[in-house]
Amino acid sequence: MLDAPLLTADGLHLRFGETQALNDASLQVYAGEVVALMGPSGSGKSTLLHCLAGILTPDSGHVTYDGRLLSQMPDVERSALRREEFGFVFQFGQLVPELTCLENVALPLRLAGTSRRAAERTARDWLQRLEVTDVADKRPGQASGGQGQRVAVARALVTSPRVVFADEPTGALDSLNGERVMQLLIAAARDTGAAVVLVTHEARVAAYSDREAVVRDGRVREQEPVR
Ligand SMILES: Nc1ncnc2c1ncn2[C@@H]1O[C@H](COP(=O)(O)OP(=O)(O)OP(=O)(O)O)[C@@H](O)[C@H]1O
Repeated sequence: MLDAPLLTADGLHLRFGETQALNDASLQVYAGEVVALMGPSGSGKSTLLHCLAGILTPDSGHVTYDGRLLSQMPDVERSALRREEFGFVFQFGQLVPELTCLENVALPLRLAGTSRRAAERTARDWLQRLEVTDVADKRPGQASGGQGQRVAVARALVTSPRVVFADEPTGALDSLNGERVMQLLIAAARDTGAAVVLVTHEARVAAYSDREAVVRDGRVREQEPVR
């Protein structure tokens, strides 16, 4: 029998003004699995991802992480959870432009209280793993799009999170760079045992997942069975 899911969305509703972005959306994510959220533009994929990550709070319904209700957690606790147990990769890297790539990757560890020296050592290992040590001392603006996304993947995984949320992580890359970023992201997640919630339009990117869930009109309409 399967263990309980690590992360669950249960009957989420969320409205932005007149737009019903989520309309009874439910999803289960199991430890270590890669789930791709597919579906048309505007169907609610990113909104669902943001609710699962505790960035947005649904109007109704529940998100449960490791047996705890996200909506009932005090803000401080939810922020700590995001920092310590979740990693994020967005479409446009969202690295801190004033810091070097190495400092960007070290930042989550520094925020968790790791010394600068230890954090930068671990960050360098991650840059090596993502094959971007050559940009370690450059600022993100001096790196290519593909290099920047690899740095963003390193930053997302440096704290060994249990869940990585990736919203169109290859959306701004050409197909060759996109493939490589996906291979490296998935390999790193497999190695560390992180689950991945991946939003993508591209079947080629979704093919890296264990399971696809299709979001339409704010609801998860089809969900492949857990393997
Ligand atoms: N902050 C916001 N304010 C107002 N409306 C929003 C906001 N965020 C999302 N929406 C609306 O909610 C709906 C769902 O948006 P969402 O970004 O979740 O869709 P999506 O499936 O991720 O789309 P895409 O594939 O184009 O990124 C859309 O109609 C969108 O315009």
